[in-house]
Amino acid sequence: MQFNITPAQVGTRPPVNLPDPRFLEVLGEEKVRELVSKHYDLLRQSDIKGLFPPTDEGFEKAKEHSADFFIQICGGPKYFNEKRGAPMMAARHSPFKINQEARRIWLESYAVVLAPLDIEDDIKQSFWNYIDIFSIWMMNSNEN
Ligand code: HEM
Repeated sequence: MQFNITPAQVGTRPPVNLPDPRFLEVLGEEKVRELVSKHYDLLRQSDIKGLFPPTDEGFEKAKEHSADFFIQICGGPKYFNEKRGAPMMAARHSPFKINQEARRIWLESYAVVLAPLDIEDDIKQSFWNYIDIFSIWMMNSNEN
């Protein structure tokens, strides 16, 4: 299992492969929500905590929306579209300054929560590959 971070320039949008739908099938929605929750809890303690909602209530909503998205993208119910509309992920991230460092912290926090998951490596790898590449789309700043 390789949690490699693909080097990339800000402003590029390499083609993305969606995660293997078995990611959701084997974990189930609740485990995906737990995973996202743990990821956000790490972000909240990280050097990019300032990007995320400061209140507990806002933070819980952020977890919910993010999990809705990942469940949907893995072939589950369209929770995100129903509650938030079309994903337009890069546009939704544009109000936040996301540089190379922010991407690295965001991904490394995912590596921490994915590592102990007891699922087949190729399924886990497909999820990682998806966030590794799609996170490039969210970068929007060359400033430090
Ligand atoms: C490159 C590193 C990334 C950073 C620093 C980042 C940061 C953020 C921030 C600050 C927000 C707004 C607060 C919140 O709702 O949590 C957000 C929202 C969100 N992000 Fe990211 N993000 C990154 C990558 C990604 C990726 C790769 C995905 C999807 C694969 C993603 C999915 C989402 C979703 C679904 C939302 C909620 C949007 C909404 O409900 O309007 N993010 N992200």
